[in-house]
Amino acid sequence: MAASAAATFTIGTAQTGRSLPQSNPFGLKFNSLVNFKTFSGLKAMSSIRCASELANCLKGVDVVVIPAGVPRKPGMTRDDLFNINAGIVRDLVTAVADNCPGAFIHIISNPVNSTVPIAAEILKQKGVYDPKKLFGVTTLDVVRANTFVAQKKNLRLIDVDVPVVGGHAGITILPLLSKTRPTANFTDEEIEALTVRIQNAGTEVVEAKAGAGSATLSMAYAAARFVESSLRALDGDADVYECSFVESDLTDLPFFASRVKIGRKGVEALIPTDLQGLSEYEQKALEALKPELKASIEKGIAFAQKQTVSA
Ligand SMILES: NC(=O)C1=CN([C@@H]2O[C@H](COP(=O)(O)OP(=O)(O)OC[C@H]3O[C@@H](n4cnc5c(N)ncnc54)[C@H](O)[C@@H]3O)[C@@H](O)[C@H]2O)C=CC1
Ligand SMILES: O=C([O-])CC(=O)C(=O)O
Repeated sequence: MAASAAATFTIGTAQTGRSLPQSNPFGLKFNSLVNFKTFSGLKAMSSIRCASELANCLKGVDVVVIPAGVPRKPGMTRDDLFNINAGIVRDLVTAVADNCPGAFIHIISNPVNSTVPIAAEILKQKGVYDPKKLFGVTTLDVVRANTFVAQKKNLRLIDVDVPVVGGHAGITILPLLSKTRPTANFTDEEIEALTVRIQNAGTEVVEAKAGAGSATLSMAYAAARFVESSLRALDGDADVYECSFVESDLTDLPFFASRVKIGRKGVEALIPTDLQGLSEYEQKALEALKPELKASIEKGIAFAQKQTVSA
């Protein structure tokens, strides 16, 4: 890594309050003093039980990943997690604002469509909001889209790239199959079936696990990919592109998932070209997702604006 930046990041789950139900909390801390490819240290923390431990864990961190919270059970929507996870994200982001305000923040906890706006509002209240450094992790949607398309079209998975835009719940997840690389032709039936499967893949896993949680392991893979991309960007790699749910002006919504270029300072550019020349199917789906995504964003903002956060 360039001399200017020591890459330190935490990944895992932070327990922020004594009254919380404790279920196997863990955290990892990596320190790379020179180059993230050669970590100089790895520290595992068995649990973080109080604010001072959380503060110590976050000091000097460049990338914070927040996967904390409850997962869905069959029959639930991601929005059904709002009441519990909104407060968890609020508290963790408050700690990030206090201890490592310049860090990239990766939000995994659902509902991402609301938890990212919550994080933004908390950071604003703390006076440290940098929209370029707040990311909703939607990488798993891309991983799924790539996988299902590769299977369908007998392509090598490593070659396939399908941008997924919008948000991270149901119809707000919009795979842009017309933008698949390498170019692939789909029938109308294939487009419908693939789109619905990608949108419902999280629910598919929740139902298969029958109450034992959601897509924990594939999410870990997706999170690792997004962290690695962030570290490459922090390391000065000028060719880092990922889809992510970020503050955006690509549509009339304040947050929107799209492909973004990530650099040392966070989002360097939103990539508008994926949204140009959409198929009729995609254009309709884009318009259809906007009311739901808007409501989820507004719900998150309203929640955060009701909180009193000490400056
Ligand atoms: N963005 C995405 O693509 C995905 C998001 N998720 C979301 O990630 C979250 C976690 O899912 P899983 O890892 O499958 O669940 P899990 O139950 O395996 O892990 C959740 C962790 O959060 C911790 N936790 C619970 N309450 C906490 C609190 N108050 N403060 C701090 N930590 C707390 C638990 O101790 C546990 O270690 C869920 O909200 C889930 O919906 C899951 C998969 C994909
Ligand atoms: O579906 C869920 O609850 C977890 C999630 O976000 C996903 O797997 O995409």
